[in-house]
Amino acid sequence: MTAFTILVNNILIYVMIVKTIKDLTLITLDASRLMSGPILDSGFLIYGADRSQPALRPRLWAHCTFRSGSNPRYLEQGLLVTNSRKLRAHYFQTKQWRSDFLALIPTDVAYIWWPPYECDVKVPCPIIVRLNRLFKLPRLWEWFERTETDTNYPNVFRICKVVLAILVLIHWNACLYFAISYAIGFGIDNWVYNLDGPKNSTLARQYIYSFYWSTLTLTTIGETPVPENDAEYLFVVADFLAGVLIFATIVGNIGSMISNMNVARVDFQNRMDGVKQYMAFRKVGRELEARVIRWFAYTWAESGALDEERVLSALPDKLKAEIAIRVHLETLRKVRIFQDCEPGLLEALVLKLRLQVFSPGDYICRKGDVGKEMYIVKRGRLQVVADDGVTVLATLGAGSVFGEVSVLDIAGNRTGNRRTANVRSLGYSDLFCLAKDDLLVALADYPEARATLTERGCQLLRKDGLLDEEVFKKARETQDSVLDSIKKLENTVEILQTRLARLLAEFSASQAKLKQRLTRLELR
Ligand SMILES: Nc1ncnc2c1ncn2[C@@H]1O[C@@H]2COP(=O)(O)O[C@H]2[C@H]1O
Repeated sequence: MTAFTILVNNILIYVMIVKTIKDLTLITLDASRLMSGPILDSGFLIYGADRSQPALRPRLWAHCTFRSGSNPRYLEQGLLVTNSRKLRAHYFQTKQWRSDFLALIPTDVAYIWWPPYECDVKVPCPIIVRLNRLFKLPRLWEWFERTETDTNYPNVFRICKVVLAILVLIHWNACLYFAISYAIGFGIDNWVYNLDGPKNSTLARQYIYSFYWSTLTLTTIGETPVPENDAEYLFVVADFLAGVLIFATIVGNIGSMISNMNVARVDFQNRMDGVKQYMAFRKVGRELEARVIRWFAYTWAESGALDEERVLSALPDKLKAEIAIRVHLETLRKVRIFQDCEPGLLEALVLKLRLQVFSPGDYICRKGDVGKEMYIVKRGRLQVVADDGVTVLATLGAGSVFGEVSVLDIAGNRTGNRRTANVRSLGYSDLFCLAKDDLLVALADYPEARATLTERGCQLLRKDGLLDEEVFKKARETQDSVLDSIKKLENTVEILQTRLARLLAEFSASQAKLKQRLTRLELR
């Protein structure tokens, strides 16, 4: 019955090893720990399967504490509870404590009356008393689920889980093979395990051969000794069928996990292939094709995705803004107009920014085009060039802003809402694009930022003589006078409110007096 011992012991060892990956602490089996919420305590008694060992001399007596998370806790009305008393009360309200308790009953004590060495003379083997440890299995699944959610490498974890499952199945099957060999009789025929010979009788050889046999059978490689009696045939047929099913499932699972690992790359490649096919079909020319392919290569190398917005689309706006701020903050900090602005504006803007990549020589905007968006340079170098396409008016780098003049509706701008210059990308450049409407909506609540941007636009227009100073002055005066009027009105409203409050107070006081006088008159 050595096989039974190995089987039961190893199921437990398996549970132990998997959980140990997360958190393993050797402790004594004390009741207080047992009650401490989601903490799991397990006592594992691993006895020597070797019959030469004294019966009750455990090779290892390990009490292991496993935690489902690094800290035992639960949520109460959305708040994390870490108080041990509350945790204990909560734990006893769940059903889990019963199975944990059953798993912890020290059934090993039964070995005092039913020693494990009787395994070779008794069926079932005494080791069966420790089967209650299997009540821990739901906790193991729980741990798997939590780790899968928590880990940053879910696919690696899933693959490890599947590999572990394969190993355990092969191991159980090996134990069954050994047990069947025992039942039929070791060495009776060629199929069963043969204990004869000094090499075959060692525990290691028994296990390794059984594991080898089980691997060959379950992977349907075969090449194991041919069965010789009905029971052996039936067992092997069942094994082959199970092997086919198990491996079909495993291959399917691993295949989908591996393809999931590369899902972003596959999506990118599919889209790139689509564009390539389209370009070839439409005969756009080799030079343009090469540029498009270089653009794809650059985009993949720099961001690892074509559409960052789609990746984050599942998140709520607030979280998206936080991620976007974390990712783009460095660039936004370099932008002078955003340096002193309120965090609210940054948040409002950062959500509206769309990243665009331009290739060397691309024109981002051309003079005379209608301005529909402004740009912030995240990375790369750009040139503001005159009409001739050669004269460089300015070179822009990371943190520069351009394209604001035509979108800000600056009064007195002689070009109206048209671009005042050409802007060209020198190499590859990553630009944040901000649509006119989004910018105006965001700036409506932040007049200071708007004033800074307008001032910058005015300076550029003045430099090129494109600002009608008279109109600008008038507009500003009108704006100032409107602002003044608003302020005056606000003051007047405030004064009126104070007077009204005072009048109301006086009115209620005189009313009270009147009531008192009336009461007095009535009493007379
Ligand atoms: N001389 C210059 N120096 C720096 N930037 C400029 C200059 N002229 C124009 N620009 C920028 O180029 C942009 C072209 O589009 P806009 O006119 O909307 O806004 C313009 C400015 O932001």
